[in-house]
Amino acid sequence: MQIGMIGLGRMGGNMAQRLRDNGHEVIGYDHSPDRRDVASLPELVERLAAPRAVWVMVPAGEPTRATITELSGLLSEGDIVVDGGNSHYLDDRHHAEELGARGIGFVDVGVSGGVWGRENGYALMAGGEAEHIDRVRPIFDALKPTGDFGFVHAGGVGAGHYTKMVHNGIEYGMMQSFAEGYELLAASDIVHDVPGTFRSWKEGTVIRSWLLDLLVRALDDDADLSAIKGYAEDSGEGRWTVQAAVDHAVPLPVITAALYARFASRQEESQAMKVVAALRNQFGGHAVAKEDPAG
Ligand SMILES: O=C(O)[C@H](O)[C@@H](O)[C@H](O)[C@H](O)COP(=O)(O)O
Repeated sequence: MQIGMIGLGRMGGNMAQRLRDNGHEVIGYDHSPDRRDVASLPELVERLAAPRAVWVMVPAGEPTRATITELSGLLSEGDIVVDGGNSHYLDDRHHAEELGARGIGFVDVGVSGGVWGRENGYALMAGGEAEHIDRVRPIFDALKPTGDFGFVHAGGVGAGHYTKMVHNGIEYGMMQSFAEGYELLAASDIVHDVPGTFRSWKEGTVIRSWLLDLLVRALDDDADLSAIKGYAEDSGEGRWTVQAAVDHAVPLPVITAALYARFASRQEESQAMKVVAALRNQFGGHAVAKEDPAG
């Protein structure tokens, strides 16, 4: 089928390519002139045959909101918009209403697979009305991995991004768990082959997984990760997972700790630990490590 793809970066560009490889016609728009087929959203809409399908793959938040608002003024009744970015699930309801008021359908889709998706397929988590999902089913079928898994119609509008948010919360917890195990193995002088230990775990163990495979790959490149700083950003979904857990009063100790570990990784100096050191000194006379006055 024919689809418009807005956003041809690392995710959108690879997805467009996978769709083309599977025989679909993709007309792409991106801010960057060297990636795009059309120079503007009006031109994209003009090039698509009605009823149109447009996949939005731009950063979550304002860029997605602005794109969908512009599309709502350009598209017509019977067209459909898919938001495949990492949007907050509460934005989806607003987008469905904004587009629905003009008879335009909306589907939210969480997309997992990163830079490997083009080759391996993307896991897709969709939210919206069945009728809208069915309209873009051939696109989902081409993007997902071959076989029985990798696609779910999780529920109504917002369910796709809610599901992806929880997926990413789990991702945080699993990554942190491998990270802590790595540090503890490396801290001992009993284990002589830390990369080899992880490699051996790839088969047969309870913890074999794609994340483990990727860790082994990273350790193959750099056995003690000496070229990488212990600093980790976050894009939002981990925070939203923790916020949703508070809203639902669901205890999420592992995922919350994993998120906080990333915050801690960005601090050169911990104000909180200065307070702990100062208080130990105050009540117990315990020594404090002093800042170097020369800096
Ligand atoms: O399933 C995936 O493919 C990943 O979860 C991906 O969607 C994620 O957005 C970022 O690659 C990392 O997210 P953080 O910056 O929050 O770690």
